[in-house]
Amino acid sequence: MFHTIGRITGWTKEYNKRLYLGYICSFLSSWCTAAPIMLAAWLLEKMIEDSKGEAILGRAYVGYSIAGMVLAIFLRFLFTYWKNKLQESIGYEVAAKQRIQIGDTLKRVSLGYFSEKKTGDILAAVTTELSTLELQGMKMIDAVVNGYLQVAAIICFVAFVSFPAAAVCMAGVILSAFALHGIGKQSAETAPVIHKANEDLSGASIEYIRGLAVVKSFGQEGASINYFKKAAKDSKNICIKNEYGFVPWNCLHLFSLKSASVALVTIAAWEALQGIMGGPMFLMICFFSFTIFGGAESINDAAHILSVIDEVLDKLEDMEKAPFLDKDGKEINLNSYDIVFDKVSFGYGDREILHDITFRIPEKTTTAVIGPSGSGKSTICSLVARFYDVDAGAVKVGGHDVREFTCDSLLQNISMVFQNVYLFRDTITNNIRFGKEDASMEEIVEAAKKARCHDFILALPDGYDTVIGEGGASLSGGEKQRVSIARAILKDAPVIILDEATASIDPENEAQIQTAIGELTRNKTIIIIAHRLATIEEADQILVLEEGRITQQGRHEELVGSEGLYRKFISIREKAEGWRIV
Ligand SMILES: Nc1ncnc2c1ncn2[C@@H]1O[C@H](COP(=O)(O)OP(=O)(O)OP(=O)(O)O)[C@@H](O)[C@H]1O
Repeated sequence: MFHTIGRITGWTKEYNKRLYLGYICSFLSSWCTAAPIMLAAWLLEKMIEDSKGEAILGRAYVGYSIAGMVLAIFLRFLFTYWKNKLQESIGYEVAAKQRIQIGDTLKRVSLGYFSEKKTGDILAAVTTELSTLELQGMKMIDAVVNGYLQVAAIICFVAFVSFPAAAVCMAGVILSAFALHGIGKQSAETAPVIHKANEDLSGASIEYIRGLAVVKSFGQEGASINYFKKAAKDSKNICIKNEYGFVPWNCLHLFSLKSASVALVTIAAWEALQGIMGGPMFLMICFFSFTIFGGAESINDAAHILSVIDEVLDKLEDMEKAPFLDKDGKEINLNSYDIVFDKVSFGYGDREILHDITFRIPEKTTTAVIGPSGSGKSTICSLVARFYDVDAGAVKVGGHDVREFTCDSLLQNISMVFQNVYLFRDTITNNIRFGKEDASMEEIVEAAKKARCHDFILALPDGYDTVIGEGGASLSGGEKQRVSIARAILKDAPVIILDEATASIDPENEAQIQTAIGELTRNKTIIIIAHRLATIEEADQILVLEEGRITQQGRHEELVGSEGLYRKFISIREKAEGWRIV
């Protein structure tokens, strides 16, 4: 438990001054809670002595005592207010920072990381796990540290009056600490299981929601929801089983504290009967017996939750340690933008996809990559943008190995336009501005006009301020693609990677997209996964990819005359597009 508190304070390092000042306020607040009872007992004692004629109780004494009580009550609220003000927001501040840091980390890792770590795991880390830390972390530290400080403050008061009574309180606290140790140990064993169940539930939820359209179209609601229901059920069962395991430890914890309260009153009563302790002090101890362990009683929850947080911290630290692709990268300003693949081999995991590939794309030329599905076309594009690192050979842009750059410095030279466009749940303006953070409204409209999306944007309810659904759900496929082209036009990167649409887009939309692409690609170095005959025929160079190898390379006129996949491919495309070889 204290180990986890140490880890959390390690995370909140820059806020620890506030944390420790908060503890001091908490301790002082506990003293101020006990002081009025102590003063009342002292006053009562003096009044009894006065009534017996053993001492004279002056009015000033009464006045000072009552003033002291009022002051203590006032100070108690003041210290509690300061404590809350100092400590309450720390969890939120640390979690917010951490989320941003994880976001930065994810931007710099290889895309392979996301295959190993399910999206559900990452989502759980950024949402539920950081929320546990943000909402519970500080509260639990508060419960433990302030709970014990409160007990310590009152034990100090009790020790003034009776040492044996204070000793029995200490014994109760020590015995309860054994129970807390048991709770912590059990939590440490069960936390990973619960954690896994939560991750599975997050993963199942994401898959269920993402796959809803497919599920509905195949009428398979039953099968899909079963996986989600099973994950929800498993999570519930594990949590209930886990809670039952804590019952004996919780009981032992409460039993030791309640027994200590009873023992405290018993010892005080015995001392009062023996004449060692006066009646008022006995009354004071009776009052203390109700409140003394109040703060410590809730520590059992803290012991449990802190173990869960320990596991959360493991996960977050693990995520922070994700290897950066560009940890040795430099900011490089390029003078030329040719692309070279030099004996590149690459595979996802152990399965090699590209085998010893070599080609060069001269600056400001267009290279069309064609080949059967699964031959590795998209993989080539991913390697140019360094979404993954090659296993052998080198990919170079402007004469520099892509491994020499920081990710940001490399990607500022590259724009990518995919078939499956992702737009953010934000205004159209901000989605286009994503290409250039400081773009003015005029520049955005200019880019939208070039990308042939200005007219449809103006027809939307709020024009450029229309907020589009997550992933661009409220726009058609063609509209989404044109917005993504506007974004790329605005970025004005010298290297363009394009995945030409294969999906059946209506001729008008296709014509608009082609015009938009024409605007985007003027005077750029272009690598295009091509499907349209016109694109392929106009390309300066065509790479024919078969099973991860380049089997043909050249211009259309050179390739179409020789036997090979290219000829077959062209003839199929011609049939599909209703054209004939000339
Ligand atoms: N992230 C990934 N993890 C593992 N294997 C992958 C991954 N991405 C692609 N592959 C595999 O690598 C091979 C090449 O994929 P790639 O997407 O590059 O082919 P492609 O030629 O672009 O195909 P298509 O024309 O169908 O888009 C395929 O067999 C695919 O299953």
